[in-house]
Order: sequence, then C-alpha cells, then structure tokens
Amino acid sequence: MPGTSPAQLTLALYQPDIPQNAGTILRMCACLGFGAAIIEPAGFPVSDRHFRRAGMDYLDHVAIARHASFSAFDAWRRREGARLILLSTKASLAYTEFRFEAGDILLLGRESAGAPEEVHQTADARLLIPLQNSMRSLNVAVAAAMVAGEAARQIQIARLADANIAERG
Ligand SMILES: C[S@@+](CC[C@H](N)C(=O)[O-])C[C@H]1O[C@@H](n2cnc3c(N)ncnc32)[C@H](O)[C@@H]1O
Repeated sequence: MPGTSPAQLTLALYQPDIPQNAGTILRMCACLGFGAAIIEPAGFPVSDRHFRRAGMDYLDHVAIARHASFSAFDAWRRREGARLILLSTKASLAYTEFRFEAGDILLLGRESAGAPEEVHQTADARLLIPLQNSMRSLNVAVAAAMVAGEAARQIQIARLADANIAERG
C-alpha cells in the first residue's frame, strides 16, 4: 500500500488493459509474497469478471497499491527508496545481466503500447528479455514471471551469502 515499505520485490503494472493478465500477475504476487501495484488508469475495474476469474481467491491475499498516476506512483517509490526497474522490448540490457536487490520494483508496460518515454526516462534500469529475431514481445504475465523469478533467485542467494558470513563471524 502507498506509505508502507515495499516487499522484497514488488511488481507494478503500468495502466494494464487486459484483466486476465493482471489477474494472473497478481495471483503470482500472492503466491510468492511479492508486493503489487497498479498505476491507473487501468482498462478495467477490479470487479471485472475476467480479472477476478484469473486472480481467483488469491486476490484476497495480496495488498494491491493503486496509484492515481505515474507521478503519484513515482513519488511513493522514491520516498521508499526503491529502485524502478522497467521491463521493455526497447531495452538493450538483458535481465540476466542485471544485479537485482531486495526492495526493487519491477514495472511492466501496457499490453497495447508498453510504457511511455517519461517512464523510460525515470526508470533506474531498463531490462530486455532477448527474443528470437522477428519475435515482437512476450505476454506481459510471462515476462513478469521470468524476470521476477530471476530477481527472487538473486535476492535469495544474496540473503544466504549474508547469513553465511554472519554465521562465520
Ligand atoms: C505485450 S508487451 C508490450 C508490447 C508493446 N507493443 C511494446 O513493444 O512495448 C507488454 C509488456 O510486457 C513486457 N515484455 C514483453 N516482452 C518483453 C521482452 N522481450 N523484454 C522485456 N519486457 C517484455 C514489457 O513490460 C511490455 O511493456
């Protein structure tokens, strides 16, 4: 929620327009303990039956922070000191080459149009999932799962390394 600290990892959706995808991503957030944010305007209400069907009862287990605009969202995440990591088909850095940190926010663009230039300029990093030549993009929920999985893996490894160092004194 706005005003609370980000989870180890937060997934943010920029003006999502396909309710089934948003429901799928939020279900993943519930299952894996990620924070979730929606930057309005979304192309559907939270009562949308496709959204509810994709998210099922898992939606009751995730706190969805709804931000009225990108600037409101960005002000919140700056207050929290969280990095903004944009996933984009226009990026050049492969997500596997990036060092994720606890507290990072992974931002997904709109299904129809990605994210606008203002968002690209604001992001601390822009990451690409490299695709085969001539393939345009992945489904947003698939892209979210791939990069969140890698980020969670890295954060867990870093946590284990810190614990080992502390144990050895
Ligand atoms: C269907 S894609 C958007 C397609 C849009 N025409 C574009 O080129 O930005 C929806 C979102 O999924 C994510 N995405 C999909 N494929 C990706 C890729 N290969 N690398 C990084 N992000 C990707 C991005 O966040 C993107 O904004």
